[in-house]
Amino acid sequence: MGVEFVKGHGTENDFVILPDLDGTLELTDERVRALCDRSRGIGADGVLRVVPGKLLPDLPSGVDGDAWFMDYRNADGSIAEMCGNGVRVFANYLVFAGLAEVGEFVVGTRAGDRPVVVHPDGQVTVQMGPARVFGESTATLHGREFPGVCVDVGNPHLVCVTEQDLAGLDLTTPPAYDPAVYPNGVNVEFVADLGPGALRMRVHERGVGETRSCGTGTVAVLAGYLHLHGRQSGQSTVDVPGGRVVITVEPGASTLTGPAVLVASGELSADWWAAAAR
Ligand SMILES: N[C@@H](CCC[C@H](N)C(=O)O)C(=O)O
Repeated sequence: MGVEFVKGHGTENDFVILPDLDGTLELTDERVRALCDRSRGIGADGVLRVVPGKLLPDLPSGVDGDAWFMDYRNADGSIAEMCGNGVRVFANYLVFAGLAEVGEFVVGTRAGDRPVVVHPDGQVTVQMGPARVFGESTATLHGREFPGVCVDVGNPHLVCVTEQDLAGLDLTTPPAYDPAVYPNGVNVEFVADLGPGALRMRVHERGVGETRSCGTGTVAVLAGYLHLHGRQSGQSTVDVPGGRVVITVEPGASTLTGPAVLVASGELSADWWAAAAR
């Protein structure tokens, strides 16, 4: 018997979704790396395992055990606390699979419960929780320093607003950062101000590399941008290489609205799955 999968993306940040309704799937780091490999696997920026919260041995405290839990992994096999594009795709999958209905429900994540609304047109709004600014730091890219704002959206971000043409940045190598500020690594966003209520970003993601979008990153970007302007609340579109999302930030809360697309479904061969464990 093979292993069922669905492939999806949110503004072209792409994921392999693995339904694990009885919590028995052995999702090793090696299998995550093989699945995400664009030559020998399906190809993706990350994996979303769909598991009932109550079946997770290490369910974070305060997370609803009766909700579906998004067990998110980066393409390199590492675990991250949260994935904003992933939650939208996960929510759409739950509706597609008949595990939830269009409208409002909760998704469990390592960063806490995330209420979502799946709209009839396939757009999804996620309550992303607080976007907490916790200081300022610097990213260094090919010898050039970019001052940035440190933002926690459940996972860590360094938001660098710059005058530099974003298209000219080479993000094939990871930006350097201060490990004393980010002992567990960081997602680094480079941001252009497009005028009132409009931002653009490119991102280098921890555990992945450059991706075409990062949902938590777009929330961090607006929180960091507002901080630099002495504000705590605002709304903005954020354009990413893979599309556009709409963000709101206020003290203690934020939302992310954007598309979520399911592309294909199928079955991994049992032989491939067995070999991928090694
Ligand atoms: N692409 C995601 C973020 C995924 C996790 C990130 N790479 C990390 O390690 O924190 C998003 O859409 O938020």
